[in-house]
Amino acid sequence: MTQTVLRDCPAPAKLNLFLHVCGRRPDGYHLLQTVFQMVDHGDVLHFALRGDDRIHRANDIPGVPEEQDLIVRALRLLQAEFQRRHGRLPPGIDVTVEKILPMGGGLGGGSSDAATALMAANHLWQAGLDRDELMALGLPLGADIPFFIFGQTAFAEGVGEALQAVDVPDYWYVVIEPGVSVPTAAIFSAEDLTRNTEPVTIADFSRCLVSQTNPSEYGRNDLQAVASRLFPPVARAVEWLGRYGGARMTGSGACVFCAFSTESEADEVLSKVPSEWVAWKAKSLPKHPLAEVLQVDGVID
Ligand SMILES: C[C@](O)(CO)[C@H](O)COP(=O)(O)OP(=O)(O)OC[C@H]1O[C@@H](n2ccc(N)nc2=O)[C@H](O)[C@@H]1O
Ligand SMILES: Nc1ncnc2c1ncn2[C@@H]1O[C@H](COP(=O)(O)OP(=O)(O)OP(=O)(O)O)[C@@H](O)[C@H]1O
Repeated sequence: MTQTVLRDCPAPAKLNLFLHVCGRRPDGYHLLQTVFQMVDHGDVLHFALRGDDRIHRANDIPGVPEEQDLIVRALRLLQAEFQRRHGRLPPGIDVTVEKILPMGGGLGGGSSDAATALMAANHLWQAGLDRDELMALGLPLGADIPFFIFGQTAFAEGVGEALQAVDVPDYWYVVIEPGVSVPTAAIFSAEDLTRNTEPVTIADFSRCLVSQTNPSEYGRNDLQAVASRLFPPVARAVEWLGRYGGARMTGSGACVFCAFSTESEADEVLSKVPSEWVAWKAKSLPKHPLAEVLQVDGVID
């Protein structure tokens, strides 16, 4: 029988282990190099097919009107693509979102939600898009969406869409939410942003992991200086967490993380985090956890 409901679909956070800005395209978008790492902390989405063709978010998310939600916009794009391919609209979907990830946190929450929605609907509707097609559909909505659909730890170039799988050992990450929401566009448009970091290779990164113990100590996040200047709580969190290891910001901020080899080391640091900040620990995820829910080898069947 055709499946009509998919519950408990994870939309994990990502960390940018390093993030280099290497140039700017004529359209203003920046050329990046980064390593994306998923961790086992994130939002949870539930999907149910409807009797009509409406895409509807069933719960309120403060600050994100339904019509602007990347989940709703992504599902509408896939619905239109389904119609183009199959000559009819697939059924609508009610989506319920348990929002855990902070917005403007650099954890890719909106992109991860949209990626999970695209993979879940592709499965529920039997729409038949392959991984590359789904990644291309998501890219215009958010630069991190292709990575989540790619579904494994990745070295990324371009605006984040040119992806290669990379092995990173398992780590425990302590993540601090400094309590500010950083608008990505404001960081990229800052005059003092450095945009000329020399390109590295995936081999440079992998070699460094072998000789260094902490993956948050390779390279740097070129967006961190600007975010720290505009949002002082980011600088304070980097300074505090940096007492325990290589601490840096993820994405365009605001969250700050540090890698630890064992859970007990992460627990010890977590217990000392000043109470003004929300903080948590999470384990690295080498693969997207939605595969288990869909019971397929990858996140796309
Ligand atoms: C910085 C990262 O977090 C790294 O993972 C992401 O690339 C940001 O991805 P995102 O939040 O999905 O950002 P988008 O919604 O795609 O872009 C927001 C704005 O940031 C700027 N932007 C974003 C990505 C990029 N490579 N260059 C840019 O200049 C653009 O002005 C864009 O309008
Ligand atoms: N489902 C969604 N969840 C979160 N934000 C959403 C969603 N849909 C749209 N948005 C919009 O996207 C903006 C960025 O939110 P998001 O959580 O993706 O930030 P982020 O973690 O900083 O992302 P990134 O790391 O990609 O820069 C929000 O301020 C909100 O306006």
